Amino acid sequence: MSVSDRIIVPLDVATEADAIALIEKLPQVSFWKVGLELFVSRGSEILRILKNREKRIFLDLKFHDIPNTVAGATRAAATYGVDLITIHAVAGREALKRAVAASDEGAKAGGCAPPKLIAITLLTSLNSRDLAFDLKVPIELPEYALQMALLAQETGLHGAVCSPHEVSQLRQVCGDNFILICPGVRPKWSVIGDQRRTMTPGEAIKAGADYLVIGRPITTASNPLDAWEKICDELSSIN
Ligand SMILES: O=C(O)c1cc(=O)[nH]c(=O)n1[C@@H]1O[C@H](COP(=O)(O)O)[C@@H](O)[C@H]1O
Repeated sequence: MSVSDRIIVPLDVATEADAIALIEKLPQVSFWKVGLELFVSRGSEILRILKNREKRIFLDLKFHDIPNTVAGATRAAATYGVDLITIHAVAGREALKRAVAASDEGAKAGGCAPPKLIAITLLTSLNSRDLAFDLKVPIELPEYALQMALLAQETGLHGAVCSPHEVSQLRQVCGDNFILICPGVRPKWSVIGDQRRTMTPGEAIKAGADYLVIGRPITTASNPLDAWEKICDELSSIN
């Protein structure tokens, strides 16, 4: 896989027109993420647009509900023929297991390949303080992220989203076949914003990430294509 195929760019915009404008500004991007903002505002049409352009799709709706509802949502999402779907690990063992079965059913109904199911371990916008004081989770953050990834692996999911800070430990414990995706990635020249557990693209790949999700450093740059190429150059130089 080339370095550029390892960067997933989120379409964090509210309209199809804005999404298409971004896709056209960045023709080299092969993997796009459709998240809550665009899917809630515009529905599944954007998936068709991306498929027509032969792009890979990360449908990031972060399901977190009771098992029956997670299964239903996963079954429906799997009919679209997307590549990746996210579910919060904290939805629990039963919801994760039911999602795995439902994904195959949905893909069959849609006549497409099943997506890879990816667990959210702990959002990269949270730090140890948030985990301990607000969420009242009494274990260390890296251990918590690892336990969530292991729960996902045990229940048959294909990978996890984690911050670059946890990725090397998750890679070591979960093995090479478990897909690890890191948001919270910030080149040295970019603004950190609401992310908390960040690293540069090169550091995150060296630590063991398969894919990086990089949004605003590219999408809000005055020249998104330049920003994208700068990141690809940085990644090529570490290979
Ligand atoms: O699932 C995700 O993609 C995700 C998980 C997470 O823990 N943190 C996180 O930032 N994300 C997503 O990754 C993207 C990061 O965007 P930027 O912060 O603009 O680079 C956003 O679309 C988030 O929804």
